[in-house]
Amino acid sequence: MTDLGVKNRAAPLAQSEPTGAAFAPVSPVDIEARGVTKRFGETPVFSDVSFRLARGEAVALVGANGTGKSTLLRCLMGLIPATDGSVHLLGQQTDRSKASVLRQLRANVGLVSQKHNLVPRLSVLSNVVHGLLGTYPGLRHWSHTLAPPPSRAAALHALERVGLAHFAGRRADRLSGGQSQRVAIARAIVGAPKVLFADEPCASLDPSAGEDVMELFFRLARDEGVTVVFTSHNVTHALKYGDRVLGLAQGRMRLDATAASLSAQDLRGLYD
Ligand SMILES: Nc1ncnc2c1ncn2[C@@H]1O[C@H](COP(=O)(O)OP(=O)(O)OP(=O)(O)O)[C@@H](O)[C@H]1O
Repeated sequence: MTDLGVKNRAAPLAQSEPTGAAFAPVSPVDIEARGVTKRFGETPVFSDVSFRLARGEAVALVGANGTGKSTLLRCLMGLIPATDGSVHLLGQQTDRSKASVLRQLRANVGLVSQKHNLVPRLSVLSNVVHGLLGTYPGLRHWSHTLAPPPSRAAALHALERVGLAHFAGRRADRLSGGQSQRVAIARAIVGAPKVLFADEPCASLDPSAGEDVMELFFRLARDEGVTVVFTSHNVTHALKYGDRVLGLAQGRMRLDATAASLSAQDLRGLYD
């Protein structure tokens, strides 16, 4: 894929002030955290985290191991409750939404988690088709042979986007770790989500595949208006593919700035 580079990128849909305090999105807000605190038992992970993410923003969430990036993503998706504060996702307050509303909401949200959780004995295509299950309420199990042709076509297209269409018929347990990760990404994007969360999507990918995946996320945000939130320990990826960077350290959101206003050194400071 082409390396667009930071300098050639289209302007992000929304800009934030370097401090993040006066962030004023011009596009609809897809995600809003208001004073979010998360504790496990007595142990606080982070406190009083607030931000608003506009539609079509690509946002890198960075911070050292254990600072709570995955936990924050799970709070944003409504998979776990915040201890204090509130989260709005696509206009719904997740902790106040009924299960049926949350289910509907999740049909518009893609997740690439650190564990890809593919169904080992099923084909790659069937695993990707599973990403459409949310759009067919009531269905629990599925395979590509049962899926309607448009769903199969969508799954194949998603596999093409991650460069794995030629593996459609292969069993998932015959894939390498990096191939499995790319299938999980195809599964996350097959339903054309409005919001995509990706937790260290490149962790198991070689440098070239990692660049391709980040490029894909960047295009989803810029060309298709998908709001993309990805965590990464790769400072270069955060600055190159994020319009905006959020940084957790010492239990607080210490950084909220446009990528263009930041240097690699600024981000490394979060790890001191
Ligand atoms: N279910 C849980 N119960 C108790 N503690 C938890 C739970 N999940 C996460 N934690 C703790 O919360 C803290 C933040 O974990 P989290 O996985 O969110 O960090 P992270 O920033 O994503 O880390 P990494 O960069 O290593 O992936 C850690 O100290 C972890 O041990």
